Amino acid sequence: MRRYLRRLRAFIPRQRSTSGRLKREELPELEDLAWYSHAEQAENASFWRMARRLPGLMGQAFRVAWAAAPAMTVTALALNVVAGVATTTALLAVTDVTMALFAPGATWDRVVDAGPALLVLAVAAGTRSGLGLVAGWAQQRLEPLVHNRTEAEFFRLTTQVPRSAFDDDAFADRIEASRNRGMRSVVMLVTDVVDLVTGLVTVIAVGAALAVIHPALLPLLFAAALPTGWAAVRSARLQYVSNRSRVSRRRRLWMLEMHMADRYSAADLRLHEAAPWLRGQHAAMVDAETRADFEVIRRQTLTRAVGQTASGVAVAGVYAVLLWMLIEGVVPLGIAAAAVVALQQGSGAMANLLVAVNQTYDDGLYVSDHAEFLEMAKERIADQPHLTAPAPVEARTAALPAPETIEVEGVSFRYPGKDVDALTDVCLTVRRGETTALVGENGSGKSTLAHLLAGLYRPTSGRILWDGVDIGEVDPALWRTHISMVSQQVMRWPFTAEIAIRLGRASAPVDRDRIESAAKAAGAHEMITGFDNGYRQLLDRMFKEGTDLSGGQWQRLASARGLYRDEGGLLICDEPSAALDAKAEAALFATLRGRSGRATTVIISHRLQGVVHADQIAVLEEGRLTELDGHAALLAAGGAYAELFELQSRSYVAE
Ligand SMILES: Nc1ncnc2c1ncn2[C@@H]1O[C@H](COP(=O)(O)OP(=O)(O)OP(=O)(O)O)[C@@H](O)[C@H]1O
Repeated sequence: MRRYLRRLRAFIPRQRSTSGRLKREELPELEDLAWYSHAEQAENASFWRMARRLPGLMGQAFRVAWAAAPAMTVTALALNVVAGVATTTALLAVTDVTMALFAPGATWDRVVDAGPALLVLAVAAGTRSGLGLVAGWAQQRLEPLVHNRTEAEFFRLTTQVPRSAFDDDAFADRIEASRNRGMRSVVMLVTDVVDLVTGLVTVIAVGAALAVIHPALLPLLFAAALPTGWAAVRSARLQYVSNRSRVSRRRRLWMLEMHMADRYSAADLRLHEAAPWLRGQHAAMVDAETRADFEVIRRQTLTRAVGQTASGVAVAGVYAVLLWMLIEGVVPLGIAAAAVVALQQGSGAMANLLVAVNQTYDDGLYVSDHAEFLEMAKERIADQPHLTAPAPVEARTAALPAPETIEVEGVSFRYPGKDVDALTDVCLTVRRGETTALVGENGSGKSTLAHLLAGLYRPTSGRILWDGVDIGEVDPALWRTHISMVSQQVMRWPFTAEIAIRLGRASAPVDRDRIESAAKAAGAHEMITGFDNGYRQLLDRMFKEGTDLSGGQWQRLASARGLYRDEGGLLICDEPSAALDAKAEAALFATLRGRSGRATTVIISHRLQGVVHADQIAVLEEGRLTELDGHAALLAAGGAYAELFELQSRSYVAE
């Protein structure tokens, strides 16, 4: 029996049990977030707090809409206001019609009496519909225009923030919140505000008509619409708070989903049988999401139930009061009939207005997320020393020449959120015409130093000086042109081979001869001319006639891109030959050696044979520079470099 049970258990999919076990230990994002600042304020927002925020939000929406399309903004708003006037006219005409129809006398006479008012009613109703149509047209055209503007600003900032912003999870959450809903909400806010103005105009119009019919009807209008409005406001509030607390988890979920349906992870996922684990993680995440959804639905349903009950009672009360007024002779039958029409239209308009108020406030909250992202991004852009620290005037305004010497002066660096330094007090001088090699074990800080030299990060302390000028204090636009980098993480641009190389200096005019010579120098030319479409070959299997490359082929293309950019300044190559075959590696190193005496080269390599010709070799250990000299001197010194070199040499000798 026990054996049977064991067999049976083996048939039950493992994933189910592992996903349960993995839940807490693997995925911190399972917990809802509490970092957001205005969640509680959102959940408990009173109507008056919302009302107080409305003018600000309306102003904000108006500014955004105006900037995107002033003519459409004015058209949408003005036509809605005029349509409101037509509404009042139509309602007052209804009163005249009913008064005439319910008056004593012969039927034909009463119909004839109602004729002029009926004509006014028809013209006013027609005008209102026509204006509404044109206003809707303007409003709909406004939406894509606002969206395009908002999106352009978003990507301007995401591409301008310093590289370090992407190492900060709080910034990643803000980007996600903004992209996921915040940006859309900017567009929606504009629509909401137009709806709000329309709703307000309609309510004022109906209110004016009601006040003319009988002033006592006005409070009845409010009483009937308020409970539903309250429920709508609270429901949206609950949804917002829930959404905000789930931003990180959704980011994680999206990442898992991408890896389960992506061609780059497809092979690894199968080879390592990683799919059950990923699906387990995904299931646990989805589980948490569904639980959060259910909780919101429960609370929203309760809220709506309370609102609808109260609204039903209020509407019954309104009609009871109207009936009482009729019985007591406070209003004649004709007025009462007009009041019923006006009240029905009025409560519809009130409900629309409250929904618009709520939508405006609600989208306003998501817009705050977007505003938080904008603020954070702008702060990070502004918080760069070249924008804040005083620098020599000539250094700030004129482009720097290619440096003769680059001094790394007591540089330490710590990644955001880390509690240890990746680099500690590194001092190094790189001279024009020389090759400097950075070597050391994995994680010793070589790439970090390369990124600092390339100006992608700024030192936590210490300075990097170009001929005595601290480049941290100079606008990167004035010196980045002298830097070219072949990164360890090869960027697989999914464009044509030519564009993939050209992107090394995207803003310069295309120089086909230069593209070809860069490809030749990187050992990529023959490979490219061998493609069906040569330099015009699309490097993306996801599109028609696209192809993919091998790891080494991508690396050749990356080197070609770096060499295309290079203009004899500083070229940094981070493991440029890791995936290359012997022939391509030899060609690349010959190219790099050819720079000797004229340009500055920094090369990171684990293959020490490739760096023996370097003018100086810097050895990094746990973020510290421990040895610095030429190959022969370092070998003679018998330190860490000598040990590593011996080890590598021995492992290449046949036993
Ligand atoms: N973006 C990052 N955020 C946080 N820590 C990082 C980041 N990049 C690197 N590190 C850490 O900084 C340290 C130095 O990493 P670095 O990439 O500079 O090493 P390396 O010497 O280039 O290693 P390798 O030989 O493996 O390429 C490591 O401990 C690494 O975990």
